[in-house]
Amino acid sequence: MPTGLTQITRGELACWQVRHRGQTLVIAEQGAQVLEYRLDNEPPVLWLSEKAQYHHGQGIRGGVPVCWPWFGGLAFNPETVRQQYTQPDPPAHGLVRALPWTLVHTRQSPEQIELAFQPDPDSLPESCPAVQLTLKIILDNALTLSLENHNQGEEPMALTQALHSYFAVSDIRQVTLQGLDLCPYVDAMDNWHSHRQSGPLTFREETDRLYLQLGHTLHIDDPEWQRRITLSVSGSESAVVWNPWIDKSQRLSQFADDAWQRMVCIETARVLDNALFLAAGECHDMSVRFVTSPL
Ligand SMILES: O=P(O)(O)OC[C@H]1O[C@@H](O)[C@H](O)[C@@H](O)[C@@H]1O
Repeated sequence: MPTGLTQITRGELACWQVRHRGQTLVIAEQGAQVLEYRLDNEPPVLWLSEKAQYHHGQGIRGGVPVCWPWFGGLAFNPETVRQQYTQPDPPAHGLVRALPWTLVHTRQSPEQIELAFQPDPDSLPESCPAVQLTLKIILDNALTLSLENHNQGEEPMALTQALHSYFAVSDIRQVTLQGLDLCPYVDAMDNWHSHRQSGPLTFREETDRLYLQLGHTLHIDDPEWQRRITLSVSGSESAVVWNPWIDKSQRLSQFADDAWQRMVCIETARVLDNALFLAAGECHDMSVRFVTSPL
């Protein structure tokens, strides 16, 4: 086992803790959900709810849940994705975020630690596509998450997905999100109508948007913490931006009434027109790297 890697538990859940170059990472095996990522002497990069619950078979509020093979409500997905699933009451955000996953390999060099997780084949519902899903987690002097799809079936597959990343911020009302200018988005708060972003995004109300045609870089600028978090993305041109604001916070599970002030979700994704189509045998990687710098 690599040095710096230890097994811990959170509530009912087996987790891995990684220490490397002044950084701490905690990953729940369930869902391969990154729960914590922090650099020594800095506020956490990822937000994890103080009300998070660690139960078998239940998603955890915070960190980076994996949404797959559909994002959000199945009914809001492209027809090519919807038609592949016929189950009644399909869960939001797909099938794997609360399933058991296994650490299938680790690699270590002086520069980095790499962990790879895959969902346990026995726990996958029959409706899951014949796609091998792997989450690679690489910690060097920053954190990179890479979601790999390999279509092992004989049919082409369509899916949507997201690395549903919850970031910690000092105060959402002060935060600016850069990198969206002129990008089209679909606004779930405006009956799923299409709009186009003008300039940076600030937060003044409940926000739930699916951005398309994005470039490779987004910045979360946090003046109070004097911190910029840069997201460097490949294999994705869409992202979901979400903050529940005041009223929805009161309805969310594992979420304090005032927690909306301290978090924002910027979810590297393949959604809507940016859904992923995989021919038989085809592989695809979507990855995002989180780097912090002084603002
Ligand atoms: O409560 P859940 O299933 O974890 O979802 C949280 C949120 O996830 C976001 O990605 C969606 O855009 C929101 O609409 C949703 O409320």
